[in-house]
Amino acid sequence: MKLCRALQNLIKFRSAFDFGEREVAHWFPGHMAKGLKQMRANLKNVDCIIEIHDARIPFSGRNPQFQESLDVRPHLLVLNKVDLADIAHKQSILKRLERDGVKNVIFANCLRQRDDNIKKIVPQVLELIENSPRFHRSEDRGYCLMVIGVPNVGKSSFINALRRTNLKKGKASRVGAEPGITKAVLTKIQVCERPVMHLLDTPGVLSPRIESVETGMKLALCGTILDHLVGEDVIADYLLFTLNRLDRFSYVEKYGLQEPSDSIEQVLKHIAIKMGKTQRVKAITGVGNITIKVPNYTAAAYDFIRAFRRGELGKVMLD
Ligand SMILES: Nc1nc2c(ncn2[C@@H]2O[C@H](COP(=O)(O)OP(=O)(O)OP(=O)(O)O)[C@@H](O)[C@H]2O)c(=O)[nH]1
Repeated sequence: MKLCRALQNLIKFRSAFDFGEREVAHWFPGHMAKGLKQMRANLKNVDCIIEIHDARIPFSGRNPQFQESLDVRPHLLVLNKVDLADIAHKQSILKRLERDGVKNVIFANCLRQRDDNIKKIVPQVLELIENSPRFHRSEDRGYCLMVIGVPNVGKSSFINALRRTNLKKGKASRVGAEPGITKAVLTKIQVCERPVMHLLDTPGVLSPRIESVETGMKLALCGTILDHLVGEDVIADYLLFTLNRLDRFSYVEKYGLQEPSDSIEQVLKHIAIKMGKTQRVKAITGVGNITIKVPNYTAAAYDFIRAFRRGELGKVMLD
């Protein structure tokens, strides 16, 4: 929903988000730090690295450490969840990535039954391998890929999409709505018959690079950090700030507000009422105890965040 300029001009939105004194160091579970070490140990059979990242944050949170350690292999960046991303400025995104040394980029929607860009993966990977010196591989074996990326960007969904497209096979990888689902030991999964192509699934989980609290917050919005580590209330507030900044006002209609608001409390109150998310609280008054209904702000914040992650509040570009 686009609001007319006159109305927008009347509403004063925050021009900056107050991140307070947040400490991002503990936002990642310890097992993720092991990822890179394990990846390096398995690298000798890998012909190409496929890095999956969220298309809504093409520049934030990608861990450049792997480039130093694994850079020797051809590299393809898949910007996934493109169905949730506003890529109106796709060309400038590609240019900036190229300046950063990322030349091979494909946008994808791994949940779509038939995604034309997923079909391009195998040919592009083959081209990249053909055009680069071969490493420790005998000619008779198939190709081996490694899929890496920060948590919850869709690595498992990508593997399933590749299998669906090239092998007409079903799921091989567990998909989870929470970051950090893929923790098991390394698995080799076939994704193509001609030529024979495998990929190593886990443990390609990189800890994201959080250079600032804002980057951390963007990663949290995209679901790459467990919500409770950051706090649903602050994620919801940052979401509201972001939607207003990007002129994405569909929340107004969805939750029955009269107009856009910069107050997270007010918005969550509407959400709680609209979604029936209220709590009974006992109140002690001068004339005895009474039970009153109050909005459940945490449940409302969850609803707001989930609606955003499902794409119900519009496509966004967070970077
Ligand atoms: N909208 C949308 N959602 C997606 C897409 N790809 C994956 N998802 C969703 O994103 C969530 C995470 O997907 P996974 O495939 O489990 O991600 P992962 O990177 O393997 O996760 P970890 O194992 O935690 O590292 C799931 O809820 C998927 O349904 C996509 O292209 N579009």
